[in-house]
Amino acid sequence: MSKIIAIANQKGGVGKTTTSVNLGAGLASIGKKVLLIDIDPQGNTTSGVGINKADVANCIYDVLINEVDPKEAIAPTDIDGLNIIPATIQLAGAEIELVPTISREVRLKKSLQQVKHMYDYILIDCPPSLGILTINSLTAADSVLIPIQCEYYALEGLSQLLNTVRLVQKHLNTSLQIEGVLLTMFDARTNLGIQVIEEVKKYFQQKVYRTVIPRNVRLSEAPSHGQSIITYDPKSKGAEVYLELAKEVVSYE
Ligand SMILES: Nc1ncnc2c1ncn2[C@@H]1O[C@H](COP(=O)(O)OP(=O)(O)OP(=O)(O)O)[C@@H](O)[C@H]1O
Repeated sequence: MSKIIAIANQKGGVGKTTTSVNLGAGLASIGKKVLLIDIDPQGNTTSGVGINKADVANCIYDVLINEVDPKEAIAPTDIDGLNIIPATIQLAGAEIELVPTISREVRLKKSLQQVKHMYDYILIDCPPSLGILTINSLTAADSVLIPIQCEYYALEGLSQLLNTVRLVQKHLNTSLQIEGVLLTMFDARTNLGIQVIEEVKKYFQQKVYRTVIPRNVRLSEAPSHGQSIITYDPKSKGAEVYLELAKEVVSYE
């Protein structure tokens, strides 16, 4: 079975990229074939798996705008079973370039249909917006994984995301599901984190993953070394929890 999961939350800095890279690496390390799609113009997932953006021949921009075969844009990473379609800053123009095109919301869906059979999981790292790139991702996906940072304004803006999910379900992709809600950057030293967890569980109930991602300095260091936490520091708490999350995601197959 093959599944496409969009990792989305229009709020910035909640752990979308950290989760894409490390859940991807975790799934690959338990034997799954994984393709990461970096559809965020910041390209942090791309550099986070050690790819130098200056060396990228074909990126997700070429797939979306120039109709390059997605197979021509797939690059390997240093983790067995983990590939990526990278993003470069070129993608920043795509929001505008896609507007006048026909079927602009289904570009990614059409491309991913050509490679879906090659992977167990395709994880799409969405940008922090609800623009056409996120709409393409939600339209292409079977489900959406929502990272929520354990902080004071955690639920702020989520109704906008859920409205967008409903609109996509109604007009573009009736089978889009909520895959799960992931609590990130939990800090056990304050009560706030626990309050946020209770609030998010009240709202999303059984959709909240048992695995909670704590704040872990090794997780924030790994991207500057172009590595996932699984390779950067396999003994760290960060590696342990992302592996646990990978197993939890697989358990819902
Ligand atoms: N569990 C964690 N512990 C410590 N630092 C973390 C953790 N998760 C993420 N970070 C750090 O927080 C910052 C934001 O994380 P990340 O880039 O994954 O968020 P994002 O939602 O993808 O951001 P954007 O909205 O800009 O795309 C990064 O510097 C990352 O290294």
